Amino acid sequence: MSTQAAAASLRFREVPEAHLGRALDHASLVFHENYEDELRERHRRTLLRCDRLGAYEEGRLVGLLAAHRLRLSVPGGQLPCAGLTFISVAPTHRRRGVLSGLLEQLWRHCAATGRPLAALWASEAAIYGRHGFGAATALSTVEIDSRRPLGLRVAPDPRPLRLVDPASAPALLAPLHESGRARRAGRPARDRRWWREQILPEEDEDDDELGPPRVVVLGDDAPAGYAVYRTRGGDDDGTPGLVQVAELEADTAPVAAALWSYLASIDLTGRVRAWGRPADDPLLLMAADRDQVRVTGQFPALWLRLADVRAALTARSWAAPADLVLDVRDTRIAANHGRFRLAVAPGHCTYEATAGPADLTLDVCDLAACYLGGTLPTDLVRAGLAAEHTAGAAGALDAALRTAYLPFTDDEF
Ligand SMILES: CC(=O)SCCNC(=O)CCNC(=O)[C@H](O)C(C)(C)COP(=O)(O)OP(=O)(O)OC[C@H]1O[C@@H](n2cnc3c(N)ncnc32)[C@H](O)[C@@H]1OP(=O)(O)O
Repeated sequence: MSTQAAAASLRFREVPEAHLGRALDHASLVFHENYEDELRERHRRTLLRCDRLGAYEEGRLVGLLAAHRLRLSVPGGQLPCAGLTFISVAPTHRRRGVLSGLLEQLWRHCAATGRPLAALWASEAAIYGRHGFGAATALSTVEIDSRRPLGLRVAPDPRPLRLVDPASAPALLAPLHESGRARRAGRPARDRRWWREQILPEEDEDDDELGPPRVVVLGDDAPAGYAVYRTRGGDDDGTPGLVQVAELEADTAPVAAALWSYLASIDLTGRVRAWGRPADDPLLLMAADRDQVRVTGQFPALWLRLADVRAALTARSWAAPADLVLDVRDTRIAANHGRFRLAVAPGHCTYEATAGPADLTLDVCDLAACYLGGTLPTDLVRAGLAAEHTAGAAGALDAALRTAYLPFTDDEF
């Protein structure tokens, strides 16, 4: 069947609550997973809370896309963001434009509901660039060899640490998490349900050998830092036990030093593994021995789409003034495509269509990669991905976009 014929037989519309069972059967087929009992119920609740778009052929669901209603931290604030998940096309209907059709609907939905951003975690990095998504945050996996005491160049905060009941963690940790969101762009706001289901579920979704979530805090009613982690005992063959860190937030370097020292000193374990840390995690600088604290992996985390470039750019804060004409290429959302004058002055930003000559040409996916401060336009020029028509234009945009901390996302959805 030709793409056109396939597209003509498809209907894109909201997936009603009555079709949630079908949606789960469909997703379980596409993701090769057996959704049973508790997991099925958890996914059902997730889908229920999301906006849902379906592709139907003769009444049968052949494509699905769900969107959490997120508030994503951006430099200087936060913006409504469609947090995409459950993107899935039936194996009988792949490569016929189903995903493209779903995303076309989504862009209309974002415009109608005032969501200038969409974001996702990609199953495969090759899928989303053509749809205007850019890798906007990157994570480093950090491992500590904890068979010997952790050597740090910073004295740990001496205040006592305590383990708290994960049920009390959302209320206790929320203020610290919020200040972390304000510091680093790319982080969704959490409500108590998100803490419970996404951050602190009883079982780890990827590794059933890991124990339940543990929460350690430093400080009393208003903690200065916390870590969420799970452990696994060692094997008979001598493989040491593991401390798997899900999240660590600290107000100061000594507080971070105290938390890392604690995690590295838990008896019957010999390795600490933090799967997703910011690329500029201060731990890497404070380690006395970089053979003991190693970056073992780096990967893109959040893929971001500027569904409404103007709304996104004018809502963020800027680090330096700029006056540039950007020639933005967007083959999917016509309103974003063309030449626009970006004028940034202290406390004020405008972005308006212009007929004037462009200073810089770039694709909307690369603008998205730069938006949170994680990629520099000069690096795009060096990579041959952006064209600088006026000398210094990319550098001026670098300076304006720059953020004090690199963006970061550790909420997987
Ligand atoms: C946020 C998340 O949920 S991530 C999870 C994504 N889902 C999965 O990985 C589940 C398994 N895969 C699928 O369900 C489907 O193959 C999808 C959703 C990845 C793609 O859906 P399709 O309907 O086949 O995509 P569609 O036909 O619209 O293709 C659009 C374009 O993307 C390309 N494309 C699609 N999938 C891939 C891929 N895996 N790798 C590279 N390119 C891809 C197509 O070739 C096409 O390119 P073109 O516009 O130049 O012709």
